[in-house]
Amino acid sequence: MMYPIEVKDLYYQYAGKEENILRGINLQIKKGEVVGIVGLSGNGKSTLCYCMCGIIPHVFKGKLKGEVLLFGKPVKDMDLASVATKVGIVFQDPDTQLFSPTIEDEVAFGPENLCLNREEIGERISEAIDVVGMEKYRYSNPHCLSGGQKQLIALASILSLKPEMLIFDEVMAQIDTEGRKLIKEKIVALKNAGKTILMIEHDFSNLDIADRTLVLKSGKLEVFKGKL
Ligand SMILES: Nc1ncnc2c1ncn2[C@@H]1O[C@H](COP(=O)(O)OP(=O)(O)OP(=O)(O)O)[C@@H](O)[C@H]1O
Repeated sequence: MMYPIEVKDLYYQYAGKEENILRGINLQIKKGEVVGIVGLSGNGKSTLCYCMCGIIPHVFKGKLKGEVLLFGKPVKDMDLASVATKVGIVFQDPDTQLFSPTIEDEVAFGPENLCLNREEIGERISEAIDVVGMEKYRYSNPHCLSGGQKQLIALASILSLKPEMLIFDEVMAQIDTEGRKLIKEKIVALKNAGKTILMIEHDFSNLDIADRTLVLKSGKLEVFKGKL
């Protein structure tokens, strides 16, 4: 079976560090599945995300063993631009992801870099803004929005690349209850639209929408039994 994402016996050690942060990670996520990963701070959750979206090994040059496959293809053999069309990642702090003067420009950035034609870019912008329910703000400055709304725009800017798989790396950490509710609704809608989703969370109460939850502990993944 070809998985959207498959991690095989993955080890990673940052350059200049003594220890492996990841120590034999194995994971297979099926199409349309929502998988949650919890773990205490510093346990390597973000490091695992970096391996899945190619930042490791393409940007961080530590010691990597094992592999991550996206639809059967090793991430290490793909360039970052093609990884980005397969897996999109939304990070914890929306302020580090938003840099354009309007929401429309923000969402256009990805497809413009793919050198798509104007018509296709226009369609992708409208669709992505529509999916996150932010049409009203299309011409607004992202920095005028609430934390939850900023995360929705960060999500729209990823959706416009049309990735089949989405990773949310602690996206609820800096937003209020109302914002979390909104983001969760959008994640469920994306699942129902057939997307494969990985949610990394500090706080497992945010993972009530996951089909299954794993815990990252001492560099390995285990089934989560309700306690960290
Ligand atoms: N670029 C880097 N270079 C060296 N060490 C790093 C780097 N990034 C992270 N680390 C180290 O790797 C370990 C795991 O960090 P990581 O950010 O993956 O954990 P995390 O579980 O995502 O934590 P948090 O919940 O706080 O985000 C930490 O000890 C951290 O200091």
